[in-house]
Amino acid sequence: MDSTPQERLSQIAKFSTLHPRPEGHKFAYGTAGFRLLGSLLDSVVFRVGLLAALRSRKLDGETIGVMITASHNPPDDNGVKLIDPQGEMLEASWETYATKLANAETDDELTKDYLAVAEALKINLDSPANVVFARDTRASGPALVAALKDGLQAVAADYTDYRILTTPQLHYVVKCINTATTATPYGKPTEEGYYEKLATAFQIVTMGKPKPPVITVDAANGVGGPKLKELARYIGSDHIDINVVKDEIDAVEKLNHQCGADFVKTQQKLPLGLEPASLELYASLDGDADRIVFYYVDEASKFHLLDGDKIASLVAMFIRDLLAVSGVDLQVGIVQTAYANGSSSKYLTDILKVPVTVTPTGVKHLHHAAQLFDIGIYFEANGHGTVLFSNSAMKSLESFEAQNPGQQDAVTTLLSLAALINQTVGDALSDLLLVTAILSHKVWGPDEWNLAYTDLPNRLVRVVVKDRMAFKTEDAERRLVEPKGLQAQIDALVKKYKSGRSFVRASGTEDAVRVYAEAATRLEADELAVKVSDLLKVL
Ligand SMILES: CC(=O)N[C@H]1[C@@H](OP(=O)(O)O)O[C@H](CO)[C@@H](O)[C@@H]1O
Ligand SMILES: [Mg+2]
Repeated sequence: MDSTPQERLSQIAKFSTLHPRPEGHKFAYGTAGFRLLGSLLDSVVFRVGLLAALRSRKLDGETIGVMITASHNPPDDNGVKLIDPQGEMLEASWETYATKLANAETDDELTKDYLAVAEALKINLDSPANVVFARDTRASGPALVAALKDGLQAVAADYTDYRILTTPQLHYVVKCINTATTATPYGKPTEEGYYEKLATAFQIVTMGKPKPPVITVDAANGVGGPKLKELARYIGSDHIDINVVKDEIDAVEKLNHQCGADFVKTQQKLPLGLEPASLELYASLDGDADRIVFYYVDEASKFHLLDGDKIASLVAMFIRDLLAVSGVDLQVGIVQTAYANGSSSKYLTDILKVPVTVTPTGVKHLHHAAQLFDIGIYFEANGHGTVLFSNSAMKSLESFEAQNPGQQDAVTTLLSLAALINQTVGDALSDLLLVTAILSHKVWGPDEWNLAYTDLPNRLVRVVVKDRMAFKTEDAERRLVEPKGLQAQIDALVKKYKSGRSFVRASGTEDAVRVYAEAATRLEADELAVKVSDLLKVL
């Protein structure tokens, strides 16, 4: 580089004046990165560019990902989050730096804060920085990409624009790039590489098995629609029949509108306008295709949701059985949050006899807890999740000497599952293939899958309070420590209901608290939710 450090710093201020910080807004890097109205994000995304370069420089030039998306939020929102080198979420300690840079009041303050981070972390600003990025289909995306590029140029980072991808596809690409020259490369760092890897793995997992049930997928009018169609093309219609609906990505106002995984899970009903055939399999993705829920209607037209808990249970059963057949000694574990339906936790513990860990809400907590098992399965009830095979589990499987064809088959299936499942983050497309592959093995339709256990009726309520920060929890968010006395009141209510359970916690993504309640009947679950919510009104 032939510019002086001083010149380079003035570059930041020069570019930053093109991306002024809107007045009166406090930005915070939370569970889902920065997420708010797309029209307010320009300066934030520019500054994320600076931070991504710092992060890459700190990690000896490893490639960092930046995803521009607001997932299941309304069309006018947008968001941005960073992806660490192994395709994981940004390391938590860096969230503070992200927040700091985003809130710098002036261009000079921004430069100062940027230098302060570099100095505190001993980052050599002359070293290489590599960043890749992509966006979802939102209208505000292209302008935010331009802001990001300015940020990267301001600090001379090398970058590659992957254009429109699902969030999990970008996580995949990041991991591929950073493992390319290692002993265990993750795959080809391209969109095609992603399709090829998943399609091949799916064909191997389902080899010799009947075709899975036909599936109709509501793509929430988001990025998942075209990507799923492409994936289905790679797999071939000899192997799977996927019918994609709600895939109008150009009708930007329809994104997540009365459809998609979040709508179906929270409303516990079908996407608007979908007319389901009885006992056929349906699924809904969210706006960036990292979540999926399944569902069907029975002969009496009753709607049945097969959510993240049902997915985790199906996968746990399948992997546990394969391990038993193979004779490979590996420990499977499940990670859930407090939102997991009580019946699912009981089924996993009492019937499948697999250990269940409960963590606070937010994928990063689940992901880290799942890494502690040989094979860790984690799903949030809302349908975000994946399965992690540890390095040592992979080695055990790869080196296992099967004694008979049955064992060999089971080991081959387990190894192909590890390729089929996105190991970086919950991935709706990969999870869809995983579930359908298992149904193909079992020769099951959705109703057989649903038989494992019956969900306890439950209700999730959002309550706006004066100060959500006053709500402090313990025991993986299942109990309130503050406001003092409230937990005792909740306990007293819960005791009155058969199979009752309820908890209250502050949302990490919205300015509200959430009340969850479940009980033996629909009426009781609703009543418990209302009564617990009423306790908050007097605060
Ligand atoms: C009850 C619920 O679904 N909460 C969601 C929601 O978090 P809150 O902290 O509850 O706002 O958004 C998170 C990020 O998408 C997701 O991880 C989590 O599961
Ligand atoms: Mg999402």
